[in-house]
Amino acid sequence: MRSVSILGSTGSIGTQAIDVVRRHPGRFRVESLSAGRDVAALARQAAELGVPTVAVADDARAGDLREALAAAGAGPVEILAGPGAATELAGRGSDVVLNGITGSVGLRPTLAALAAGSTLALANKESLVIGGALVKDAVRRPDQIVPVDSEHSAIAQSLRSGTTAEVRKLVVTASGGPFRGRTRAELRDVTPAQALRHPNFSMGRVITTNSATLVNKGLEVIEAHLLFDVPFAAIDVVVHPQQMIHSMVEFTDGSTIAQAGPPRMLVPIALGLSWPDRLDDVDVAIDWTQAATWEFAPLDDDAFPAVRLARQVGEAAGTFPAVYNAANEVCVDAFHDGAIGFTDIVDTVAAVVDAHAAARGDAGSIEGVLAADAWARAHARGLTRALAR
Ligand SMILES: NC(=O)C1=CN([C@@H]2O[C@H](COP(=O)(O)OP(=O)(O)OC[C@H]3O[C@@H](n4cnc5c(N)ncnc54)[C@H](OP(=O)(O)O)[C@@H]3O)[C@@H](O)[C@H]2O)C=CC1
Ligand SMILES: CC(=O)[C@@H](O)[C@H](O)COP(=O)(O)O
Ligand SMILES: [Mn+2]
Repeated sequence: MRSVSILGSTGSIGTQAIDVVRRHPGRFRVESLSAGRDVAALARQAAELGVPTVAVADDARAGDLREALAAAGAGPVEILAGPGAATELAGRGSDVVLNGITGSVGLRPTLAALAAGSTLALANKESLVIGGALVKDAVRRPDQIVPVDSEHSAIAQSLRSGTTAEVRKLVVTASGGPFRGRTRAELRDVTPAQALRHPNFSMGRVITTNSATLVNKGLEVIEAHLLFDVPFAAIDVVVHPQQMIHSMVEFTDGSTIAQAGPPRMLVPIALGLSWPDRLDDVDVAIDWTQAATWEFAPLDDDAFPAVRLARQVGEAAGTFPAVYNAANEVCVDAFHDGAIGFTDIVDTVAAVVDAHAAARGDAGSIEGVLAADAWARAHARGLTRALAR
């Protein structure tokens, strides 16, 4: 039985991970759960699964969490609270740490899980993207990071078909988001509510918005480069609105291996928890008896420049990916607050990245990466405030 720590247990990834655990009794023992603020949901999960330790990032909610645990009928539970609580749990050496936290705040837990020797089931792509070499240098053994992001899980599964030397390129699929097919002019006035209507997946607010701007795909191209050591020039993005193919690997003989399944996260999450083994009956398979049409199209980089910009920051490496991500996190909030428009998101990220060329930063330490993250946030806030006037 594997011991598991689930960080971000109340979110989209976290709740689905708990579904997987629930449906495979005897396979996993959940040692700890962590959330940002939602203590009611966290307490219900802890009571149901008999989890001995829980953590909440907002330390003002520790008292509410204690009451919620009692109300949910939980037994004795250790409570950790504060911004460092998830990192503390991640470093306790569970067999598997699932990082399902959103945003760059996931970096310290990612590094703590790797340092403790745990397998890191990684949904929090931001931590790998911003940490870059720092995260890769913390990896102690092959397969210590198991990607949960659906595209990267698909690539990891497809890579089982050949050797590293036989890989010619990775093909990352993209839904195109809710605004696929629109011109840049047609994107200017789209609303936050429209941006949150992802065509296939129910996900948290940040990643759903990132899917609409294609920043998610930009982060995923950098994530693929870091996970699989493939140069950016050999990572293609193709728009595939049905998202039945989750990504592909093209091999040197001209063969392409694709991983397919309905657009849901249960299989990538289950593989993250059980890698390299598959669990039984995790999801329903595609019904090949039904007629279906799957489309593929090139990405429109003029309407959606986020992937092109991500390739630039990925090639530049250092603290540039951290700046791209942090500026984007600020802009996503500003967009949802009504302060900036949709196309201002990526335009502002590009302006912050440009400004960073003069500042640069130290990507060799966590302090350096987080300083670049803080610098980018401050710079982006200045720009979004100016746009709001
Ligand atoms: N959802 C999906 O299908 C996919 C998600 N991902 C990635 O997985 C990650 C999570 O996404 P998703 O589940 O959609 O996001 P959600 O917004 O649904 O969930 C985020 C989780 O993180 C918790 N959290 C927020 N802030 C903190 C903090 N400071 N410290 C600790 N925990 C915190 C939240 O707690 P609370 O509920 O209390 O706020 C919640 O449990 C992201 O990196 C995303 O890009 C990747 C592929 C697919
Ligand atoms: C499910 C998942 O992995 C998300 O990252 C999803 O792929 C978003 O899809 P798009 O960013 O292509 O819209
Ligand atoms: Mn993805």
